[in-house]
Amino acid sequence: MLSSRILSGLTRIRPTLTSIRTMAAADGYAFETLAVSSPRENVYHVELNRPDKLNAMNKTMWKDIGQCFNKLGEDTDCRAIVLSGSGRLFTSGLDLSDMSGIVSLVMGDDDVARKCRALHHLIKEFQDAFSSLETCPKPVIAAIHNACVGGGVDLICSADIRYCTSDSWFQVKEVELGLAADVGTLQRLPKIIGNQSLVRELAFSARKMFSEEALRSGLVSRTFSDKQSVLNGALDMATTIASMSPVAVQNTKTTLIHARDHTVQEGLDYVAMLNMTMLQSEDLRIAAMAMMSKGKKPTFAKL
Ligand SMILES: CCC/C=C/C=C/C(=O)SCCNC(=O)CCNC(=O)[C@H](O)C(C)(C)COP(=O)(O)OP(=O)(O)OC[C@H]1O[C@@H](n2cnc3c(N)ncnc32)[C@H](O)[C@@H]1OP(=O)(O)O
Repeated sequence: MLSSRILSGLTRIRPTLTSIRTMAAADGYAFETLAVSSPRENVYHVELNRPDKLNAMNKTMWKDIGQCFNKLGEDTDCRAIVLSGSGRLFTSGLDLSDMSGIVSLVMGDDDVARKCRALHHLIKEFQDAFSSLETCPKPVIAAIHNACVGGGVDLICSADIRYCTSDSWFQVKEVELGLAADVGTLQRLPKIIGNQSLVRELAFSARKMFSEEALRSGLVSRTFSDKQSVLNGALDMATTIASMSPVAVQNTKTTLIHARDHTVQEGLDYVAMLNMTMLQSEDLRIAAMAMMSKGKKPTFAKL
């Protein structure tokens, strides 16, 4: 409860007026392999959009994902993002028909050091593309339906929240292709589900994990009956998030990611440094005023 002295101080500060623009179409988001729209205020929807190829991830899609999430991170109209797949399943993973670049690098007759340099560059590029969901300060909700294979698991592990349909299944399929997964699953999945035994079982055997187990293990936090319901559920959550202070939400995301990768004390030090600045934000006053005036929807400036 805020004391009356603090409250009267807050009320003396002039409220900021914010103009809110509802996006009908997401300008500047034209991608060959992604469909981007803004179905709700401050909420963007990114759809993997190669339904004829079961949303298999070709080189263009990797590049598009990186560019799209970097742009969303900078877009002050965007406060929360829903990621889904068009067509009959979320994604079938790496496009197996688009591996000529990798194959020619491996099979080419370049010197081994030069091949390694080129492969390292390529893998880092792919890693950065998926890490863009994590470096984007806006929360990303993955709405998964049916299959989420290989690179799909890497991708959703970079999201903040995962929902799926009851017919969903997940497969860390890389070992079956003679690969160690290298774009995030082996680093992030153990931290998401917190069960090394289960992660190793999935990653060594490439067995499918179905929605019920995904829910039980904590890979997803909610399941829905069908694709439309999971999309609606994700959009509703994104709308709720988008109604909060963007300062609070975005700093919460970066603080949680920092906390995942550091000790508790380092995390506390980090958030103390962050909040000595962020507590001075106008958003704190606006949120507190709205809460005190029961039912009044707060309006926050763009961030
Ligand atoms: C540095 C690199 C880092 C990245 C690493 C990533 C690694 C990975 O992602 S490993 C996993 C790769 N993916 C797969 O192995 C999945 C292969 N596909 C399937 O298992 C099945 O297609 C699937 C279970 C997803 C769906 O089965 P369904 O019976 O419903 O459909 P299909 O008849 O099999 O497929 C329909 C057409 O789509 C083509 N297709 C499916 N997946 C891929 C793919 N990953 N890449 C390219 N094309 C794919 C399939 O060939 C069919 O085509 P067509 O015969 O022309 O109709």
